[in-house]
Amino acid sequence: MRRPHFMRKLQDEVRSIIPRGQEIVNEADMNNMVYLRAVIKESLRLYPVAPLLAPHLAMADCTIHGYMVPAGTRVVVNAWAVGRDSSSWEDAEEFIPERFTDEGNATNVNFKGNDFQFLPFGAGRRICPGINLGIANVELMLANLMNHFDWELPVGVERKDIDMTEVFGLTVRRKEKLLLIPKSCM
Ligand code: HEM
Repeated sequence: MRRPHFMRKLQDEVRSIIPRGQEIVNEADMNNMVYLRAVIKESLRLYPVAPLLAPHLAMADCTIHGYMVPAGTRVVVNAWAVGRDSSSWEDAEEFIPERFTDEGNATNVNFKGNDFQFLPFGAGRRICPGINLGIANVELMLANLMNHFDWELPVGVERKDIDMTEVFGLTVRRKEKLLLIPKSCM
């Protein structure tokens, strides 16, 4: 809602793939939704659901970038900060889904745990086992919302008024609920 051109681009993609009149977007329709995937990745980069992942425990002594981590140390990984690190991400604080498409320089960066600059599901043996289920649900939900509706702000609310403040905890959530008006376009 703060960047309508991204939403328009996303809606154009979804609506170009889904035949007019098809009520529900389903999994088989998702294959070519390249931009939708990029939007979800960019959202998870800036707003990872579990900003500090889950606490881990070092099982053996190890040295990371010159820092000695003794066995038994509780390790907390700040995935939120990792996703906003300007040494890994150009214009790190900006929402730019194109960075994950062919146009961008993070085209091949994925959340499967091999790209340590992007860890919304963690990495290693404790990586989230629900990645595929979680992503499939987000993709389907977003694709359906984009296909069925045009979205507007309530009367009197402007784009600049949208409060993106987050409340941190085990999971992160919006401080203020996002209230939007759906206009059916089916
Ligand atoms: C978009 C949706 C989801 C996100 C962003 C997410 C994120 C995460 C993260 C960050 C972790 C911690 C990984 C680590 O510490 O390295 C985790 C762990 C876990 N997730 Fe998810 N998750 C999602 C969906 C799901 C779903 C759908 C399930 C189950 C059906 C699930 C089950 C689990 C379990 C069991 C763990 C603990 C794994 C372990 O400690 O060995 N997650 N998830």
